[in-house]
This record gives sequence, structure tokens and C-alpha cells, in this order.
Amino acid sequence: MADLRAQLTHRVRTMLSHALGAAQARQDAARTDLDTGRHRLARTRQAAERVPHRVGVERDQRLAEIDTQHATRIVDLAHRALRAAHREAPGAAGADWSGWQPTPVDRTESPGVLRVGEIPLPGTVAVPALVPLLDTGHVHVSGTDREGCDTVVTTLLLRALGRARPGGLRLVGYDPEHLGGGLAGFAPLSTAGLLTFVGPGGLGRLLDDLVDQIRRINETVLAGEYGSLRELAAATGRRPEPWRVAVLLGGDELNRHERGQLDRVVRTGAACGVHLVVRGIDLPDEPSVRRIVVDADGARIAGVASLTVRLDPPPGAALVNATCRQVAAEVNAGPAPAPFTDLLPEADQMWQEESSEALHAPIGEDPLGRPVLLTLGDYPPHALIGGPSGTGKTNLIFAWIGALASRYSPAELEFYLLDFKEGVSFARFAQGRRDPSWLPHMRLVGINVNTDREFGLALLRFLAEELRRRADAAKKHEVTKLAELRAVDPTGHWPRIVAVVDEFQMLLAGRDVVAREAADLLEDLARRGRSQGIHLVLASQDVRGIEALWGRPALVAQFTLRIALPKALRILAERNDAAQSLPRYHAVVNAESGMVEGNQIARIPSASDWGTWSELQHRLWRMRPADAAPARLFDGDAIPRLAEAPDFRALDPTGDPGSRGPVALLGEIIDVQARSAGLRLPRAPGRNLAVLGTRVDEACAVLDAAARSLARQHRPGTARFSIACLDADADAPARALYEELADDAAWYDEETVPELVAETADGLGHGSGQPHYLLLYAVDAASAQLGGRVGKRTGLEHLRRILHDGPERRTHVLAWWRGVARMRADLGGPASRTDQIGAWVALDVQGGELSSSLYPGTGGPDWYPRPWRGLFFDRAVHRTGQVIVPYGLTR
Ligand SMILES: Nc1ncnc2c1ncn2[C@@H]1O[C@H](COP(=O)(O)OP(=O)(O)OP(=O)(O)O)[C@@H](O)[C@H]1O
Repeated sequence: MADLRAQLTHRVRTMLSHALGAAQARQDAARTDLDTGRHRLARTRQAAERVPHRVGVERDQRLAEIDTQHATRIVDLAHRALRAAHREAPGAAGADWSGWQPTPVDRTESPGVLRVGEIPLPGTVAVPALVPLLDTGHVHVSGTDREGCDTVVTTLLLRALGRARPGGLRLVGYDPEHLGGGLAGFAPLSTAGLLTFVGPGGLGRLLDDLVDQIRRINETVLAGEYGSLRELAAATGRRPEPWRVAVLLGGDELNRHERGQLDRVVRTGAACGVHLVVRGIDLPDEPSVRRIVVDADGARIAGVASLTVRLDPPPGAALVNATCRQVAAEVNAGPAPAPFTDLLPEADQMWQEESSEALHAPIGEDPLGRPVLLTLGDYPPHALIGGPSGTGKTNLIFAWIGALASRYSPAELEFYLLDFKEGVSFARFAQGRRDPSWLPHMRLVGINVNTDREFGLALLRFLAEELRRRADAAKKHEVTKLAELRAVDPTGHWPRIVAVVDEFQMLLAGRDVVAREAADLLEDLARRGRSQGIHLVLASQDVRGIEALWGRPALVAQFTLRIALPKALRILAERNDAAQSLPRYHAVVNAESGMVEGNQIARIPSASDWGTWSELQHRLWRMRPADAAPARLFDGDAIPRLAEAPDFRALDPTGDPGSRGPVALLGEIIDVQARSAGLRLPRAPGRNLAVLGTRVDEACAVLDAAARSLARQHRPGTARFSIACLDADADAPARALYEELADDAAWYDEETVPELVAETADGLGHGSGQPHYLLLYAVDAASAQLGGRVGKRTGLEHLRRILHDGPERRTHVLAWWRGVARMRADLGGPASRTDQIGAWVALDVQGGELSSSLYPGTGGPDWYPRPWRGLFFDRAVHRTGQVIVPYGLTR
């Protein structure tokens, strides 16, 4: 048992000793851990004591870096903002007042935002403070600094004015407290209707009016096609409405209606160019409202309210006043002309139109900026243009011709143009010395034809002939209209023809044969030209011109297209006085025979100045077909040259005239083709020429051209020219001719002329048969010498015999008598027969003197002598006299 107890004791002891040992070991380990922990803590504490210092240094470094980055970024942003501001507020929208001037926007440009001051930034440039207004929204100004508020308003208005075209911005002021004093500087604008004021109590009306404008613009201008005027301007380049800025400066509390209208304007105005600049009246909170608060410590703009704005100084009163005066003056001077290029198609669209059915072209734009078209076709077929001198008829004709000529090629359209007033502006359509170009569509230009109504007649006859040609062709193809003719004869040349006659009343002036025939031809062309594509455009500054037509209602009725320039009388229908209130450079275009319903107002671009026109003409000229010939230019003030006459150039000695005999060219016929008047000299009785009148130069010119043209048809040595000069004044030209004809010519004077006639008369019986031309200058001056006998007969008897018998023996007299009576005396007395004078050219001889045997019928021809013109009559071919222009003398 004891053993058992001892064993147990031992075991317990052993267990206890183990447990004690383990506890001892754990205690040691724990102690070691504790030491380690303490040690670490001490180290950590030590380390922790060092950390704040290092972190602080790093933080400071980082903060310094951030500061630098920030500053650099601010400088960079400020510069970028500055550049953007210059872009967004260009010219007058942002420039300093010193040297400030208006810089109106061009057609598609946006007006930009407006600078009111600048925002100073530390350490860098100040950034402009910009406020959107035109095309964008409204501005509300408030705050305790009254002067500052005034400055903001004046600044905004002047800058906006400077960005608008003159007349493109209208102000309306409501200033019940100061009765307009707040806008006093802008007062000069009111002289041009660009600034109006409404008095106290007028706010309701003003707002009603703005709402009406917005409604009208939405309905008729934007018309659902564009969202805003800005969009319209960007798309079309047109800004048909001005900006309207209402400046509302305080007043009583608004009533409900006014409040409602104000809200509408705020919501919808900006799209229609209607804007508000308001102080002292609340505006609703809309994104379109920009608020500026101006207090003593500076201004703040909503949206960037944390930045203080340093306002610009107010613009000087003198600058505001001068600008407003200038703008008003420009508006009062009338609207600026629209650019001519508006009438032209794009370069790649030129000559692309087809004229079978009609000719369409814009002539200008209407008040809403839409093009106004002119049409010539079946309806309306012809046009009448009227307006007092200086109102722009010539310009309108240029504009119309340019708009047409750029759309239709010369194969589709031809022009004939006649200007009865003095001046050469139409000459540039033809080739000139200074400018070799011509308008490829132009077939004929007649200028300075004021005294040559025959030229107008010639044009009408030419057109009548063309009308006949077209009518015949139409008949042959069994069609009636130009469009049909062109369809069945696609290779034919059937352009539409537009004949323009400026100051056409000259053509119809007087009650003579020319006027009568012209009126008949006009009537026929007006009636039948419509279906054959021949269109008449008649222009007149003078009511008499219209009245000349008025006597012929059938003629007038065809001119359904009427174009009236400012103050034109009687172009439109009787009770239609739209032309009386037209501004400068505008026209009433009316395709309804002038009835009020047909009125369209068009602003006409400037087309007639040299640079504008020639740019287009050169472009079209370069496009001309290779075989295009220049237009014929007939200048009533110019003297034609024989050497350049087509008929003269066509003469040559190898051409066999046959029985028709050689031809003596006497001058240029007043006609469309620059032909020469020719006198045929066959072997037949009476084939002599008398030149009658006292004008030395003209008489010499006629004989000179006759002789030179005859000489061109004979080889040297095969014809004789005997020149007798009996007037010292004619000596030089006669001698020049003598020298030119060289060996074929012989010279006689008053001493030797009796021998010439005697020998010639005697030789008639047994001559060589060689042509012999006697050119007798002022033959009546030798009456005394010719009165004496040479052989059995007097010189005059010899002369009469030559006149009588010569032509059949190829001997022709081309003689100048200084009067009809003198010629008759030489022929045998006042009652003597004149059969042997088969042809004559009358110069300063009245028609009445050419009666009896010289001209068919009684009373002589309708002939009113005028400088450098002659009336040619050849009894073998003419029924009436033909006006000629002598060729210039070759000196
Ligand atoms: N639409 C226009 N835009 C700008 N200038 C114009 C316009 N129309 C005419 N003018 C200018 O006005 C002046 C007179 O115009 P124009 O010669 O066309 O008038 P007109 O009626 O033909 O006069 P007249 O019968 O005396 O010749 C010219 O200097 C012309 O350049």
C-alpha cells in the first residue's frame, strides 16, 4: 500500500516537476517576448519620433510642386482663354476703345460675344469677360453701382452696333425714369429710324410689338425651314431681318399681360434676333438670360460668379456719337448694293441651263432675301423697263444680261442691244481697243444711235426677217412653238433672242416713215415673237416713250413684264404707285402687266461698274466656242474705215462682175451687218453718181471710197481714173487719191478740165473700151471754164454728152456738185431732165430740194441732213433713200 502511495507520490511529484519546468520555460519565453516587444516598442517609438519631420518635408515639396503646376496651368489657361476670347469677340465685339471702330459681320459670320471688361487673374494676363447677346440671348444688369450698370449697357450696345451692318441693328428704348437719357449718346441713330423710344406706359405696346415681330419672323422668314436667323444666315448667306434690341431701363411693376409678353420674348426672341438688355425689371430664369451684377467691389457674371470682373471704362461720348452718326448716314444714304455675284450661278454651273421653254434669271432679292426672278418665254414674252434718268436702268440691264448670260450658253441665247442715248457704256459688250473680250452671246451692239433711228429700224427689220425664218422653219416641221421646233430640229441653231432697246421712244419719235415702220415692226415682233423665242426689252426714262407706245394698245398689251425703277411713271398699272416709294437701287418687278397683285420688290445689285462686269465677261469670253465671232459694234459717233469694210475686203480684180458691172462703194449702210452701200456701174444709161451738198469732207470721202473700191476691181493699167479738183479745200484728199491710184490716174484742174471733158466726149465713139472714171470734185466751180467752147461745143455740152452716152461705153462720171441747183444748171437749167444722174448721195441738202425728177413721188425724201451722214438713192434699185455713213478719208 505504502508502495502504492510512494509510487503515487513519486508520480505526482514527477508530474508537478514537469509542469513546473514547463511553466518555467513558458515564463522565460514570455519574458523574452516581453523584452523583444519592449525593444521593438522603443525602436518604434524612436522611429515614430523621426516620421513627422520627413512627411512634412515631403508634403511641403508636393504642395510647392502643385502650386507651380497650378500657376503654370493658370497662365496657360489664361492665354488660351485670351486667344479664344479674341476669336469669339472679334473686331468691334472685343477691341479696346482706343482706335475702336465698327467691324460689321459679313453674310455668314456670327456676330460673336461682347466684351464688357476683364477678369484679372493672379500672376498672369487678365481674361476678357464676354457676354453673349446677338443671336444668343438677353442680358440682365443689376447691382448697387449705378454708373457701372450704365457702363455695361452702353458698352454692350456700342459693341453690338459695331458688329451689325449699318441698319442691321435696331434699338428700341424704354427708359421711363430718365426719358431716354440713359441712351442719349445713341440719339443720332433715330434720324435713320434705328433708335426709337417708347414713353412711360408704353412698355406693353413695345412688348406686344416684339412678340408680333417674333411671330412674323417665325412664320414668314424662318417658315419652318430654319430654326433661327443664325441658322438661316449660315446656310444661305442672307440675313433678311435686322437684330432688334430692346433696352428696358426700369419702371413700374409689370402687369400680368406685360409679364407674359416679356417671358415670351425671353423664351423665343433670340432665335428671331430679338434681344433684351434689361435693368430694373425682373427677367425669368431662363438659360438665355445672362445676369451681370455690378456692385461697389466689382462686377460678377452669373455662371462665373466667383470671379470678379473689372469693367471696361465706358466708351467716350464722342465715340458713341460719331459711330451712331456714321451708321445713320450710311443708312440714310440707302442700302448698300447687293453683290452682283448673287445673281450668278456657281462657276461649274455656268451655261448649264436650257432655253427651249423660257429664260429665267434672278435680278435681285426681295425684302426677305429671296431671289426675284425675271422670266421671258410664252408668258411673259416681253418687258418694259422704266425709270427717270440715274435711277439705274442701265445697271439693271447689265444685271439682267449678266444673270442670263452666265446661265445660258450662246447656243441657247443671243442678245441684240441698241442704246439711243448718248454714252458708251454698252460698248464693252463688244470687242474694244482696251479690252479684247466681248460677251459671246452679243450679236450686235448699237451705241450713240440717238440721231440714227434708221439703225433701230434696221434692227427691227433684221429681227422681223429672223422671225420669218423661224416661222417658215416651224411651218416646214409642222410645229408652232420654239420648244417644238427645237425638239424636231435638234441640230438647228434656234437660240432665244433678247433684243434690248434703251430709250426706245427715240425710235418712235416723230411722225415720219421711220417711226411708222418702226411701230409696225415692233407690233408684229411683239405679237408673233413670243412663240418664236424673240423677246423685246424696251427701256425708257421718259414718260413720252411710254406714251408713244400707249397709242397702240395692242402693242403695249404684249409687254406683260414691267420693271419700274424708283419714281417711274406709267410703267405699272394706273393705280399702282409702288414705284413712287421705292428706295434707291430697287425695282418693282411685275409680271402681271403692272397690276398691284403682281408687285415684287427687288434690290438690284450693282453690275455696271467696269471691274464687276469685266470679271464676268472675261470668264464667259474664255468659255466661248472656238468659232465665236465678236459682236458687231455700231457706234454712231465713230467713222467707219473702208479698209475694214467686209464688202471692200471681198473685192478683187479677178472677180468677174459680169453684166452687173463693177461696184463703187460709197459708205456704210446703217444696218445690222455693216454692209457697204454700193453703186453698180454696168454698161447702162444713167450709171453716174452725183454727190450733192457743200460739205467738203463728206463729199471727198464718198468720191474717195468710190474710186478706191473701183480701183480694187481692176488690175493696174486696165482702168483710167481722171481726177479733176476744182475746190482748193478738196485738194489734199483728191491728191491723196491721185497718188494712191498712181499710173492709172491723171490730174486736172480748172484750166485743164475743159480738155478732159472734150477729149473724153470725143473719144466716146472710138474708145478702147477700157473703163474710165471721171472723178470731178466741186465740178460746179468750173462752170465758167466749162461754159467756154472747146472745138464746136462748150465744156458743159461735152460733160452732158459724157453723162448721157458715157456709161454704155464704160465711162462713168462721179461728180460732186455743191448744190442741187448748181447741178441742174450744169445739166441744162432748172427744168432740165436728170435721167443721166442715175444715183446720188445728198449731204446737207434738204429733202425738198431732191424732189421732181430726182426722187419718185412728190416732195422729195424724208431727209434731215446731219453731220457725216448722206442719203443715197439709186433709181435702178431703190424705192426709198438709204442713209449711209461715209468712210473716213485715208490720209
Ligand atoms: N443697283 C445699284 N447698285 C449700285 N449702284 C447703282 C445701282 N444701280 C445704279 N447704280 C449707279 O447709279 C448710277 C446711275 O445708274 P444708271 O446709269 O444705271 O442709271 P440710268 O437710269 O441708266 O441713267 P441714265 O438713263 O441717265 O443713263 C450709276 O453710277 C450706277 O453705277
